[in-house]
Amino acid sequence: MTKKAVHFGAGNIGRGFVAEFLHDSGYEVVFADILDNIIDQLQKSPSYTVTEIGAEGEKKFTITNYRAINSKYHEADVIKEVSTADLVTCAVGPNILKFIAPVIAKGINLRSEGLPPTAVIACENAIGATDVLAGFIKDPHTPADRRESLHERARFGNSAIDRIVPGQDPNAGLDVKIESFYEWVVDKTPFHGHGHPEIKGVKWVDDLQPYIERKLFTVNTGHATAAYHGYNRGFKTIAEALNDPGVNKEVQKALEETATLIVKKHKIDPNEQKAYVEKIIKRISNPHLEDTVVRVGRAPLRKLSRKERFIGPASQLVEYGYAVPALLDAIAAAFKFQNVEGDEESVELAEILKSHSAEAATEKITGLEKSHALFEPVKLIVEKVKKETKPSI
Ligand SMILES: NC(=O)C1=CN([C@@H]2O[C@H](COP(=O)(O)OP(=O)(O)OC[C@H]3O[C@@H](n4cnc5c(N)ncnc54)[C@H](O)[C@@H]3O)[C@@H](O)[C@H]2O)C=CC1
Ligand SMILES: O=P(O)(O)OC[C@H]1O[C@](O)(CO)[C@@H](O)[C@@H]1O
Repeated sequence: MTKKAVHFGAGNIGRGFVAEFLHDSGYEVVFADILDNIIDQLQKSPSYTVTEIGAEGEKKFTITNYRAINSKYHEADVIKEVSTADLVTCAVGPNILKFIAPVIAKGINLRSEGLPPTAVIACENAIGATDVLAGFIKDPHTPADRRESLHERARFGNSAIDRIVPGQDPNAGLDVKIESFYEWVVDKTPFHGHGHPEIKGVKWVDDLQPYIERKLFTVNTGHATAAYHGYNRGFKTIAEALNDPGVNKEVQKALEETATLIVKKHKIDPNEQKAYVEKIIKRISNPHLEDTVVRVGRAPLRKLSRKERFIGPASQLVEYGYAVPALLDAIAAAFKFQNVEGDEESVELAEILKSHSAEAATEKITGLEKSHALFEPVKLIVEKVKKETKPSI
């Protein structure tokens, strides 16, 4: 019997990465999204093409065997699909998890007793994204008397997902261009007893923490460092920014700092981490991806938050007693990513910096405790950025 996956978020990662893997593993994919345009196209077209771009050239894959539901208008249909799904995935952005949780919760709650638990895997760039989603699903969206037995109806696995899917050509329709490299690692421990879902290409592990931290604090720290320094120096694409010796050096230095943490905390061989860093810099420099600094820098408030790619590693390094000058430079550059067209968080960032003292803004944006050794250096950065970006009268 065909297996069914319900996937929330038919965007770049959803159509380009998750659906490709699920299709290849024999799943029928039911997309749920709120964008009329994407859903209409998915409903009208029986296939689309994913083009993988690698050093060896391009490879094309045809994706079929999907359906699509507009979750804005047809919530009940999505709930019904979730209730019989073998797998529920999402790639909507970490801030959207709370909005899709009620629908997933209702679907899980409707699940027939004879069915094995559905597997829920959030594919977002965030530590513990599936836990966050599970938290919203459980409380308040599962009836109190059904919470204890939730694991009989659903199992929740955290994941680390790595693949660059840049902004797409607006005339490309459903087709997606992505890099050929991929890494999708999922915690297999929640699936004990029933077995994890079979998804070709996924690496199942007993301890996800080293994978997600290594990924977020290398790929995403490096990428975002290039984006923010590149943006402040007037570059349009990441490849252009990394071609600039100044930006390139900032990225190398920031990744040397995070490598210290990864090696020390997760006991990873320093040479292995060095090779990983080199590979990442090569990947993000790929000019064929035409990835923009604005896409990679998007959502600066999320990226400057407590557990994320800058404050996360910098705070831990400072706790170990290390200095983090390059990460602080990257943090300063991120604070200057203000009022960028199409990016709501960059507007909110500017407003917070305007309406709050440096101390209050540091606390609100980074979530750092005032007693933390990183708080003061970040506050000084915020003070400086506030002065530099103060509107002249
Ligand atoms: N693009 C990339 O290279 C990578 C992205 N990621 C992560 O994947 C996630 C998605 O990123 P992208 O695909 O690039 O973003 P995207 O913006 O292309 O796709 C997000 C999709 O979610 C949909 N969405 C928003 N609210 C929704 C709701 N309430 N219900 C259903 N769908 C909703 C949007 O309409 C959009 O189609 C993010 O967490 C990102 O950090 C992870 C690795 C790589
Ligand atoms: O929304 P975010 O966190 O910027 O997600 C996209 C990021 O993930 C990556 O694909 C890395 O896997 C980078 O392209 C990009 O920096």
